[in-house]
Amino acid sequence: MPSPRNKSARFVAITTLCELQKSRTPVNTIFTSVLTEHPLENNDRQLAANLIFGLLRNRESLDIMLQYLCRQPLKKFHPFVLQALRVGLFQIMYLDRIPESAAVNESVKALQAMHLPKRLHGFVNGVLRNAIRKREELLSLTENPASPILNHPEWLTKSWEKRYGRLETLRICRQNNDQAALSLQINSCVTDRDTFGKILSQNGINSHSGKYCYNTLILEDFNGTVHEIPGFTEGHFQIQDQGAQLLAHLVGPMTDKGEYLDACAGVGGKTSVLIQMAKTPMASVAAAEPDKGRRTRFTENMKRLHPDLDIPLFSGTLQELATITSKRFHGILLDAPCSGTGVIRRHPDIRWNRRPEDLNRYQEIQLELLQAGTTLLLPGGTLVYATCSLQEEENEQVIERFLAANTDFILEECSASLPSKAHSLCNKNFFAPLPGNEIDGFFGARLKRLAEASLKTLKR
Ligand SMILES: C[S@@+](CC[C@H](N)C(=O)[O-])C[C@H]1O[C@@H](n2cnc3c(N)ncnc32)[C@H](O)[C@@H]1O
Repeated sequence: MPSPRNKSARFVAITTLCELQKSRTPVNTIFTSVLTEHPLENNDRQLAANLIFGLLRNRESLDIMLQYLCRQPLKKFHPFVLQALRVGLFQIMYLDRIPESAAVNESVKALQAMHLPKRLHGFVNGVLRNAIRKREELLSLTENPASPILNHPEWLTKSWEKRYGRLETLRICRQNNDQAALSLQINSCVTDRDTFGKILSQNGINSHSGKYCYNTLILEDFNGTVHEIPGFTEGHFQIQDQGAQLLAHLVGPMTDKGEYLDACAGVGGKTSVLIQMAKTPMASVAAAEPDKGRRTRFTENMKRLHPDLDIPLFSGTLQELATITSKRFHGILLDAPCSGTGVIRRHPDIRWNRRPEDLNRYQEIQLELLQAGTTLLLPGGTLVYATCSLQEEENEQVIERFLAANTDFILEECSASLPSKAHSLCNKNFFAPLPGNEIDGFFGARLKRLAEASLKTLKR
């Protein structure tokens, strides 16, 4: 029996998935805490991550197959047994490089390590061996084009069907079930895309330029960790989707000597893009973030990407900042907390973690943040509202309610702030890319506060 200190990749994957089933904590947070208790070597950690993420992308298909193999409803299974079956079946059905016998044996061993009764070991062994025998039959269950298995909850696909139509919804789901390529945002304060592309190529890493942003290189077939990419420690790049970069672009063009705020800065991904944009007109950038863990990562990232700058970071909420300072900004990026339904491809747990009732709760928070943003904005300034959600409740409805309550603001079109390659991602006045091959799903709106003079004319 494995010692308590020496658990397998499968055990860690099953334990992580069991914890995820109990709470709505992001899977990465749970995985990190399980790894603290049961550390794994690099290869095993990578395998555990592949099992967890791959399984979350295919959960509905796996459950249909499991239900075909077992008479008892899956809901009645012991949680560890259900996850051990899913992990075993995922390897049998979708991972070519793992021998089928290893997939079965490792699930059974995980049950042993958990000290579950022997009859359950026999049950899992039997179901998975049956799956090997019936592999083709099982595949046909989910490959029937008449009833596509989307591997997303119904409330979400229904909301997308209403908004984008059936075909587009199928495309988004297929996109979300594929693994995304790594997208590097090249730090223009340190290097440029072509020079950095050559360095990658000299190190045997293939890359191609991003379709929508100039400063992007896409690594389609890179399987290592980010630390293995040359130039990481020296701040030559950060990992960032092109849509996320373009949201920061919406704040521009920047005013000469203007002052800008990244109001929900997180770990500083968009703060760095704002700093890169601010280089030429010598504008300045500040940030606010209430979460301590994120602030620590913000500071690490800024040290790596902009070691010569001291970026002011407010440790608190935007509402708190709005009450304690008299400072006013030319532009504010408000990348609001949201459901994240546009970035499911990179965070496959989101689809199972969210509930329809979350959307209205987020809407209230988003409006409250926008209102705090107005306090901090100069007349004539621009407040950029951004989410990584595809839901109307968090996007158009928020803007509609905001404009109704704030008559000194108008909606400006987004395309003028974006590179021409990205104009096709705008819909009416909004920046609204749907998840695609090279981009995640986002929403952005430019809210301009009228200057005092324009306000007076309006009132007359
Ligand atoms: C979508 S994330 C931002 C990601 C970030 N802009 C980036 O590019 O890495 C939203 C962030 O808003 C922060 N947040 C939540 N409530 C807030 C509040 N009341 N004021 C300011 N930030 C808040 C969260 O901690 C989180 O980091």
